[in-house]
Amino acid sequence: MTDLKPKILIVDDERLNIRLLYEGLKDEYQIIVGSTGRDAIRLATKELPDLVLLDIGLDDISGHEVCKALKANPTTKNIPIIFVTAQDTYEDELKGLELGAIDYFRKPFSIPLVRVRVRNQIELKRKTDMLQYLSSIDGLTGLANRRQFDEHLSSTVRYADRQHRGLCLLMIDIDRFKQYNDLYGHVRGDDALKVVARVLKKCAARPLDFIARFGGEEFIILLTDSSPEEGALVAERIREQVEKLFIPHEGSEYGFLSVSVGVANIKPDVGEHIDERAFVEHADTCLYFAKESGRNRVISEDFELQIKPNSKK
Ligand SMILES: Nc1nc2c(ncn2[C@@H]2O[C@H](COP(=O)(O)OP(=O)(O)OP(=O)(O)O)[C@@H](O)[C@H]2O)c(=O)[nH]1
Repeated sequence: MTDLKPKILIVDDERLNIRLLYEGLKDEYQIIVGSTGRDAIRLATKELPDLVLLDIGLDDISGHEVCKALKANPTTKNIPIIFVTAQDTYEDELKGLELGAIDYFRKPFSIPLVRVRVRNQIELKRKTDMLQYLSSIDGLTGLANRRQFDEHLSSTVRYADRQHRGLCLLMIDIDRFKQYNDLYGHVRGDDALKVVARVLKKCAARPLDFIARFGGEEFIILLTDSSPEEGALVAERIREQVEKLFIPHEGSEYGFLSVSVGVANIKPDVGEHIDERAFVEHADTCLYFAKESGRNRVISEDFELQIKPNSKK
């Protein structure tokens, strides 16, 4: 069974200190312990604790250096760090706080005080995590929002650039959605957006597939390590699955709800620098051509797909 208690990493080179903190906190938290600076960096990166209690005077790498390393790493930079130290000069405390630590415990510490301050920091972390989550999610569909997508695109493009990997970008837009809202109302319109989001999740379900609501009735999918053929196939599967829902749409030339999809590709081993804005623009241009050439179809920038929608009125 998974332990849902918040996780605290305690790093100290004195066993007695670890023991005192462990005994004082073990009832409310999962505790992981380490005794060196290397342990601190390794365990923080692997376990992603909710809080680190970090001794400053470690033998191999000082607590200050560990703090710097954790704050410089995007994966660990938001983990709160509290310094635990016998050093009690004003300069030490200032240095620790300037490096990004959130609090400072002096040895010998009072366990009741440690408990209260740890609880406060954990509570703050929970709220910050929740805010971060809410600011990255589209409330209607539960998909990533545009903001999260932009961040993901940036890091994925950098990865693909370094590793010469293929990427496909699918831009998906519901056809005649204004008319759909006008005919059936906004609540049904919202339902349609949720249904399309479910189709996208079903059709792009590999661990590295990233789906987001790009805005309004537009969605975007980034497929990592994928060829143009794979991108076009996923796009066509999406188009077909939405069509097969047979959701009535009297304002559409097909009689049912449909989507158009534009697909842009970055091919591996091309050796050119990838421009992420141009990548999105290419997908958007293909989507535009899909709309212009009749909707309910896929246009890929790399090859023509002969898709004949079969539900014409
Ligand atoms: N119900 C609902 N409608 C939305 C939402 N976001 C955007 N829309 C509507 O989506 C419609 C998009 O319309 P247009 O951009 O004109 O495009 P379209 O009618 O789909 O036409 P084509 O894209 O050319 O097929 C607008 O009427 C928006 O109000 C939403 O969250 N819920």
